[in-house]
Amino acid sequence: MWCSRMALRRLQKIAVTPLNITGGLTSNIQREMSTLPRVYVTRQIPPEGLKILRKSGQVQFELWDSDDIPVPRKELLQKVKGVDGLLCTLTEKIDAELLDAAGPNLKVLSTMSVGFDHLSLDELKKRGGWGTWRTLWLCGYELANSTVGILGLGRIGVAIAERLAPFKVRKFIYTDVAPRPELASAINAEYVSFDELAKQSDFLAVCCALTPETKEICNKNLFSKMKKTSIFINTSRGGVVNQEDLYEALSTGQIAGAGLDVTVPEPLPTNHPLFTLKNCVILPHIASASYTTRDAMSSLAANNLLLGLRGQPMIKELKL
Ligand SMILES: O=C(O)[C@H](O)CO
Repeated sequence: MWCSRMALRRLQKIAVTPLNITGGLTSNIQREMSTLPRVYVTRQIPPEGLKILRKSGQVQFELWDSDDIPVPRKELLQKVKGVDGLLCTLTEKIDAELLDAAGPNLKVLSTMSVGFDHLSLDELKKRGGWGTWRTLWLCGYELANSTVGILGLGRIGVAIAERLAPFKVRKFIYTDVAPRPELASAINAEYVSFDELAKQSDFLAVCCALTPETKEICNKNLFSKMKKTSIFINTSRGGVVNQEDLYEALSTGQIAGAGLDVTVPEPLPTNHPLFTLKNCVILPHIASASYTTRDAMSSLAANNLLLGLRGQPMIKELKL
């Protein structure tokens, strides 16, 4: 197999291969299928390749279901519209017209041939790099004038609010089992009900501990009350979120986006549906990953151990 890779703006990879490939589509979850990258296969390629695509669960694909007659150009130009990947053979001319027809979603081109004379390399290269600056490219929502909601107000929630305040947040709101005026006054946060938190928050940060009471507390009930423009942030524990409901909310546009530092399980398998979403950013549980913080955590744990052994009260002791 001979592969070449190029870092392109949209067309990110090109593979040239003398191996056989064929296409199809398999998934038992219709909902997931619709968000999987779309691939067009230009020929009824031999079964091994199709099997690989089917089994991968990574793509949904359509193919020109014949090996005797190559796909007519007109049909090809239609079929490539909006695809994320194209698997072609040496009979398809991959030129400017075809790349334009495919449009900006196209990221990967794989040809079932060792030769690449049917690929217009100049046209492929032209689509490299970042491309032009666009007016709405990578735009997000501003913290300025926003309402930030905190689910579970403790030291972490307060620390988050203190860091966000300079970005000119208009209002902090929070909910918890009961009002926590001493903490709330430090950040001028208003106590609201769970439903109001969902309704009013432009950014909703989950900062509660995972307990039997908070398990999957962030579910379709919460997401359905949030604004379409809201961002959901979880830095607490993955278990406080029903991830299927979150996927649904994100993929249907019920909420605008999510930033997750924690998931169930950790690490989240790379083929998890949440990874297919453009509006979900997932980190590997690194919210506390600074040398200073980890040193402080380590010192606190060591000091607590020694205090406990001496029979003295521990700092931040968890009351059982
Ligand atoms: O529980 C903690 O201390 C954090 O999740 C680690 O970052």
